[in-house]
Amino acid sequence: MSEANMKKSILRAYAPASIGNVSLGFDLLGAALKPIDGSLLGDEVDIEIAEQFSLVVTGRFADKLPPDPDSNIVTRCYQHFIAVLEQQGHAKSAIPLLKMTLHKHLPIGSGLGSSASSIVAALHGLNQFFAEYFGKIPFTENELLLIMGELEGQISGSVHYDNVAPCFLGGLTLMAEHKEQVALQLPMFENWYWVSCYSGMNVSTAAARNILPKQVSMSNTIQFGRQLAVFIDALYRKDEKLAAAMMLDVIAEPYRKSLLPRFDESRAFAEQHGAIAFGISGSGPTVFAVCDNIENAKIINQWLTYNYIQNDTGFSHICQLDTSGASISHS
Ligand SMILES: Nc1ncnc2c1ncn2[C@@H]1O[C@H](COP(=O)(O)OP(=O)(O)OP(=O)(O)O)[C@@H](O)[C@H]1O
Ligand SMILES: N[C@@H](CCO)C(=O)O
Repeated sequence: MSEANMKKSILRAYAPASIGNVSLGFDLLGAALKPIDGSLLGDEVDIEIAEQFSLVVTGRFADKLPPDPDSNIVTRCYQHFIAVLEQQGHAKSAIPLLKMTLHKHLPIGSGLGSSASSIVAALHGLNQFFAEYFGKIPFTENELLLIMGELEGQISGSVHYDNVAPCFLGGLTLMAEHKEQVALQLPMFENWYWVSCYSGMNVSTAAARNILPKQVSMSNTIQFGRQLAVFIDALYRKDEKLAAAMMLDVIAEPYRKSLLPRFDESRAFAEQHGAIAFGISGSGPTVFAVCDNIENAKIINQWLTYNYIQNDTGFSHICQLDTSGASISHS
């Protein structure tokens, strides 16, 4: 696109909410979400050329973020991205200044990968913007994922890719954490519905990591390894029953559920009403129930809406996996 045309247009990047861990894969599995009613469940970042850098934050959860733009992870994404462009040999004077607008749709500390959604929308948007501006994509998908993990690490206190990878790539992802292949996309059952309910409370990821023991017992280590291996095999063999039976969390849920009022009751209701799996999304408080038919999903969604949500900011959606991941549009 010519510079004159770029000056007139706004690029928008969207990045969906995600479930980290997916119960059985602590820090290693993640899934991107898309509500089946078409509602938006993810952050958006707009990028346009400007006289100077600025970040504007709007949207339902904008006022829950620090007011200082420099504390916003989107500003840090911009600064990091520009620094790497300069290291790659782009002259500072040849890099245009940008106005970025974050539409903060995801609640903070929700377990829906809120910071990951902002990071992915910002970095995917910047990569696409500069690809159009320079006529060459600055970073490959894998290089960009490495940067996303680094930025997520700055926020949560440890580098884990189980939100940024599904959010960026879409679908269900397994972390390989190899420098040339950070994440792998896995097959998924198209008939699975993921009822995802946010209670409205805030759970800090760093705090929810700190309550976990630093050592895991031998029996839990063996169960963790067995479940993950059998689950992946069952996905490839399309064995829904065995895959669902492996979706148990022996690492985090036993400790974290004490932070989540009505967790055991919610799991019991979901299991009695046909859920084939139930767990904490990321570090909570969002919980998810997997159903293999829409009728059960509707019953569980309604119960969670009335019983798990604790205040006006909570919500519940029947989702399927967002197989597209982050996306770009222009206006
Ligand atoms: N754009 C942003 N989106 C979300 N959090 C941000 C953003 N910019 C800065 N932050 C700060 O980062 C921290 C995010 O904390 P935390 O990792 O617990 O939340 P989260 O990413 O929303 O969690 P979750 O993955 O459970 O949704 C908060 O202190 C928040 O103020
Ligand atoms: N795997 C991370 C995800 C945080 O959303 C955790 O459970 O701490």
